[in-house]
Amino acid sequence: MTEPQINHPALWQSLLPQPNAVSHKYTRGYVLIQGGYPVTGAARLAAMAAARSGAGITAIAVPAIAFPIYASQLLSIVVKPYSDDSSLQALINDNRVGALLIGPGASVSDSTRLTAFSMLKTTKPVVIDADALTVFAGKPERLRKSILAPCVLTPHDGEFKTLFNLQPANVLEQRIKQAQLAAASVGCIVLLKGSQTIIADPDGRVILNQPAPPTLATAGAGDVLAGIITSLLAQEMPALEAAAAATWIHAEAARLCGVGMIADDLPELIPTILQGLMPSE
Ligand SMILES: NC(=O)C1=CN([C@@H]2O[C@H](COP(=O)(O)OP(=O)(O)OC[C@H]3O[C@@H](n4cnc5c(N)ncnc54)[C@H](O)[C@@H]3O)[C@@H](O)[C@H]2O)[C@@H](O)CC1
Ligand SMILES: Nc1ncnc2c1ncn2[C@@H]1O[C@H](COP(=O)(O)OP(=O)(O)O)[C@@H](O)[C@H]1O
Repeated sequence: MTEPQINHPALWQSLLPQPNAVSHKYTRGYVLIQGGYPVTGAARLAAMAAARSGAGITAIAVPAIAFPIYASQLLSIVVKPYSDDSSLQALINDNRVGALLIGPGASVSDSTRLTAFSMLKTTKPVVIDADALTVFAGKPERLRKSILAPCVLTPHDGEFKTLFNLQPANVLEQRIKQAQLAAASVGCIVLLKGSQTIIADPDGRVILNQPAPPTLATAGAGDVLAGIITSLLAQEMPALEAAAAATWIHAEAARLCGVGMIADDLPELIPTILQGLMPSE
């Protein structure tokens, strides 16, 4: 097993996307998020984080019944209602979409599993979070067979245990090994969340984030992280570097906010963190 690298901008800063004079919204990366119902806040947090992380277009595909809820609170985010499976498929298969996210508020259901499969089938980068991990409980091999392109799984301890049938250890060295084994077994990046988030690549490389502010232990913080990763993937960052950069940016935004932070605060702080990571003029 490879020794972990400590997460630091030196690992990925040169790969951060930057717009230029010929950029337009479609060239800056198109993120598509599947938005759930009745749990609608999670996908909206992810979408705001994706947009603030630089994607040119962030869209949420939502069941038609949930359209007014999403659309009434989002302006820059494009809300796309779907009425049946085929209209959802059309949104997922839009060839302008650069990266996809499923899981936040998606519900633990057959339809979430099928939508995850449809997203993976596109061979575009996919982030699988929350309920879209839980729907593969104890059967990560079902995911492995369908992963054809860069993919990032973002479990917290509860989701890791459910998906891999393995309780994450408290001892850091053991946790790192577990994340590496999980990544190798499923064939994609496993980002095991916690105070020290571990980002394991199936090729054995592993990046360890130094302890993040404990104020991140708040509902929705993981949704924001998933949105940042998806945005960087849509902007064509390689998956390991996108996951590491997103984890760094997320923790720095929390540090900047300080006490009393709620997940809603995080997307608004991403631009300040990104600005500090851009090359000086
Ligand atoms: N604003 C919103 O609408 C939010 C919606 N959310 C959605 O709510 C649904 C349920 O999400 P949950 O994360 O509560 O998942 P679950 O309720 O599926 O699982 C959480 C279970 O895992 C256990 N667990 C073990 N270690 C844990 C850890 N480190 N962090 C969290 N739980 C741990 C908990 O005890 C709990 O039993 C998902 O769809 C999620 O996306 C959440 O993301 C929070 C914010
Ligand atoms: N005690 C902690 N210290 C630092 N970071 C934490 C702590 N607890 C959770 N986090 C971070 O906060 C986020 C929580 O994500 P998650 O559990 O998925 O929340 P949610 O499902 O509510 O969005 C993750 O990025 C995780 O690494």
